[in-house]
Amino acid sequence: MKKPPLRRPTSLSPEEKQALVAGLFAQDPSIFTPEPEIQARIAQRLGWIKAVERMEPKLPELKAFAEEVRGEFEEVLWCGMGGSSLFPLALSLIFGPQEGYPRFTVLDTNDPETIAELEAHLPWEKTLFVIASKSGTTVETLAHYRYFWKALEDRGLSPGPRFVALTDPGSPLEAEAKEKGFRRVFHHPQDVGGRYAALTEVGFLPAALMGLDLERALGAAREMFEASSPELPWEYNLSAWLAQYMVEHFVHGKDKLTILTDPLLRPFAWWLEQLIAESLGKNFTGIIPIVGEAPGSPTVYGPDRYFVYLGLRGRENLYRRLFSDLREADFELKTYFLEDRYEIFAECVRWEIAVALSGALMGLNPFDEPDVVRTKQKTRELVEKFRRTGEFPVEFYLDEDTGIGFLYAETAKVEYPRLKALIKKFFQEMSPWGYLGLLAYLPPEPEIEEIFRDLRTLIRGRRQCSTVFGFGPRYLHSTGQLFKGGTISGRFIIFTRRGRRPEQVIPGEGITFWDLQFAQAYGDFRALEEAGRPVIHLHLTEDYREDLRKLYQIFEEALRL
Ligand SMILES: O=P(O)(O)OC[C@H]1O[C@](O)(CO)[C@@H](O)[C@@H]1O
Repeated sequence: MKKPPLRRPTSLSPEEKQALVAGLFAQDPSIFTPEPEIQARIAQRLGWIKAVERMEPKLPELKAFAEEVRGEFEEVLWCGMGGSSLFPLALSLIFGPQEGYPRFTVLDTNDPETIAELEAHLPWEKTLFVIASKSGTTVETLAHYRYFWKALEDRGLSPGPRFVALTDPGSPLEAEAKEKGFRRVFHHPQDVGGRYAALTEVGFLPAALMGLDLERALGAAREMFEASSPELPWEYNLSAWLAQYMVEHFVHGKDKLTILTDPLLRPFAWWLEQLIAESLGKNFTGIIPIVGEAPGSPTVYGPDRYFVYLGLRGRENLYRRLFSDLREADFELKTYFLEDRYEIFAECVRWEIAVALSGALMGLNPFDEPDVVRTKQKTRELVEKFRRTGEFPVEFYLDEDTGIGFLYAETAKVEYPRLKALIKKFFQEMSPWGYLGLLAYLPPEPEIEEIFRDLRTLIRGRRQCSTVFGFGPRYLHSTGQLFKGGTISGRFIIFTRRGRRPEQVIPGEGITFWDLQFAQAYGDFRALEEAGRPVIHLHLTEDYREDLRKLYQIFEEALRL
């Protein structure tokens, strides 16, 4: 198989650079690979480049639907994973509730506590459930659909008029939605992959339901397409210029693209993280997006870092001091100031084009996610075993001081299984150019994220390494590809906790949400191990918040020299 070479933008002629952008806009897959088979697959993934032209005529229909349901419902519960949820989540958190429109909540977890809280607070009669899955086969999303469908039936309410699907034409979900009488089925464009779908129905249906100004959003996207057009010289092309920034640093061994944001824009970076990690983290190489770390002084950053800041006009002073310190310490930093929040629609365009061009330059296919399947396979096997035997084939060592269970892979071996010794050794072997991933199968709440942010700051400060964080199973549909398929410099700690809720049975599956969550966590542990990544699994008690505080102390001690 012919592997496309890595090309430096600065070594390409102006004509070659123009041809690259023109090829992308003409949906020509040969800019990515000489292999006809891969070209054929990529040709099915380039529809997003026409997003604005395609979306424009559809806006009236989306608005009419939003008008139809807004009086009837108080809440929209959007169920989806990865590309089917991260942009809706960013929109809902960045714009917040709009007067006269239903509350908008995104569910992209199978965490038992989160599900129980939702159940306790949902206005059942007045909730519209949107089941969003391009493939129509994603296990968490189907579990949500089946669970809430039954929950409505149990309450004597008719589910059909309260359910909407967003899925590829002809998907298994579409067939079921039609058979069961969903209120409506919206189509995901077949030739657009999930992480490039922000400017399709995946972004505009939630925007309509939230009551956002769709023309303004589309207008912002249109302007960025124009500012990225093949007619412009490469140097003045806003998206190509970003691709050059990413690829040139990568060539120089700087593979940690550190994304800092105004706190008001933070959720947008979660979408960006998936776009970069799933597109450019494969074939044992790639660009590693570092998202959600607390900004630090230049001394905590290694030479493998470079930076992008996404800010808002009018708030330029927020990190001004930090920026001048970083630049003085010779770190590269690009700042983008959005005129207003609607410009995140423009940023989607800039980054989608920049990432696609980066893939073409780096000789990677930015539209597949070949390593995601590893965990899915292992999860399936574990669930099947659990169904047969009623238990998971795993035994944790117990740390008697804390009650925390722990496991380590062959790739992170210690001689004596003691928690403190394990953590110490794990950190000792951490190189400054590597990165540490903390992967938490816990409720995706800001407070928990904050606890992990403190842990990241501690580890980064002591080891000068980069840190990433992800809530499970969200990260499996985002950065999970990079962790298993990208550079081998990552080390990982997976966190689960006791707390099975026997009443939360997923209809037709014979397992609870906790079982599914645990199978995914342990499945990923095995998949990371198989991919040769050092990984530890910590199984916390039900009082996991307290355990995390104890772990801070243990980490702190382990990190002392
Ligand atoms: O929209 P779907 O088909 O449910 O997929 C959700 C997500 O799962 C992934 O395929 C990874 O498992 C992502 O690439 C995708 O965005």
